[in-house]
Amino acid sequence: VLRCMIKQLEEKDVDFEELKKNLEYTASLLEAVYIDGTRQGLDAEDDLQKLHSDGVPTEVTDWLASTFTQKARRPARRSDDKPKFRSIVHAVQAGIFVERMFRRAYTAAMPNQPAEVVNCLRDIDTWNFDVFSLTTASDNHPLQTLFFELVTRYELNSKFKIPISCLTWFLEKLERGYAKHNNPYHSSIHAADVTQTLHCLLLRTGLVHWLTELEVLASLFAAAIHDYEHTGTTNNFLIHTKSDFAMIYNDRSVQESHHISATFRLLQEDQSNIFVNLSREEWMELRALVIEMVLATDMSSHLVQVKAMKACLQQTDGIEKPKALSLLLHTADISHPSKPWALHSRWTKALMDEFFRQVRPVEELTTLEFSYVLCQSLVITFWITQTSPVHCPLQITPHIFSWIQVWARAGPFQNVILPVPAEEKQPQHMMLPPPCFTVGMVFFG
Ligand SMILES: Nc1ncnc2c1ncn2[C@@H]1O[C@@H]2COP(=O)(O)O[C@H]2[C@H]1O
Ligand SMILES: [Zn+2]
Repeated sequence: VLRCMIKQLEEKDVDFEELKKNLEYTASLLEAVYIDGTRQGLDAEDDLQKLHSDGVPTEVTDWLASTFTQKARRPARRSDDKPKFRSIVHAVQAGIFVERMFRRAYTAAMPNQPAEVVNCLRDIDTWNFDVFSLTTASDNHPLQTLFFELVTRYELNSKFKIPISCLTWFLEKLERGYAKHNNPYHSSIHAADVTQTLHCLLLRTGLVHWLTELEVLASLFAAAIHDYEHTGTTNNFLIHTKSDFAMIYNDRSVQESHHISATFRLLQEDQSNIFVNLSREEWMELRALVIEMVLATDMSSHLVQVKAMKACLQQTDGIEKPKALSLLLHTADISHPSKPWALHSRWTKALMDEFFRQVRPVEELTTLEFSYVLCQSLVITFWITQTSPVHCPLQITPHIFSWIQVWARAGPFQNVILPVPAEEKQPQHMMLPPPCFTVGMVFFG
């Protein structure tokens, strides 16, 4: 464009309006290229940057960065790869064209939502959003419906050229993964709830304006997959029962590691790879963010996260985005106690139900497990009859049952407990084991 303008000036064949328009267009394009270049320069500002000035070859610093830091390796652009001006113009024009095409494809293929679903989705930006109503309205597909809605609302589908067929297939598989263990709590409803809550937090706090589109995509995606294929048991259960998952992930954030790993394996399949059109750099950035965010949903990192964020808020330095987003997802994950009572009590019942399912009924115990529980119950019974101020006839009362539960949990068979009598569904408060428990343990193992 510039060359053409010079030629026009040389030939004194100038249309003033056209010249002005062309100059404005060229200036805005150059500004965009300059900003992009500056951003890349700023990103690279770390300790390793110093090595560049010391004459260390780029390949070496790249290798050092990818091996000894958390930074993903960014393929270096060789000087002869520099894009030509015309190719930038073409790229921008082609980008706009393709984006429009994707938007049209989605509009054409958008399923006609039933009126009930449309009605539920009206509250999508609110804290009181009723995910259970959406589940009923969407014929048990809350996650598919909600994620699709958010991706199109944020226009992430056209921005990242997510093929609609891949998105539909991926969401179908995602929901099936959540249904794998038939969990009362860790279901696709929970995933939809956390995704909507995260969206609400991003929107209401204005955080969304602080983030890039890629970070918004990564955050919503992390929320949607954060409990994928959850087994309905705790990490401790998986560790103490020496499960396959515990062996694979070496007892570290076992469930969370599986949710991430299984999701990325799902994305490896061509028909469900919704990130097929992301550049390598975008994909690496998204993956790193998703991994960090989902790993931080492990409850064992709760205190560390809160402490780190408190310390961070007292400093004047900026907050690291991945840390802030991780805390945001963790907040959304445990947000139901702050929701309306009807929603919170439903979640609590579902969670209690899931916790109780983790235990096995007495008829399924192995002989060893049964003898262990029996020995413990004898010790407990002995202790209660000896210490009770009122003479207690030797019978198994609900109270003793709850003690048996608590004690069996404390032993090596942590999750093996006897069934609870009907009148006492919940365990009593934990109390410190009496001295004779220790004696009993010595005698009976
Ligand atoms: N109200 C609650 N009280 C106690 N634990 C909870 C409550 N809500 C959620 N959780 C637990 O917190 C965990 C957060 O991660 P998960 O969603 O994997 O599983 C969740 C539950 O095990
Ligand atoms: Zn969760």
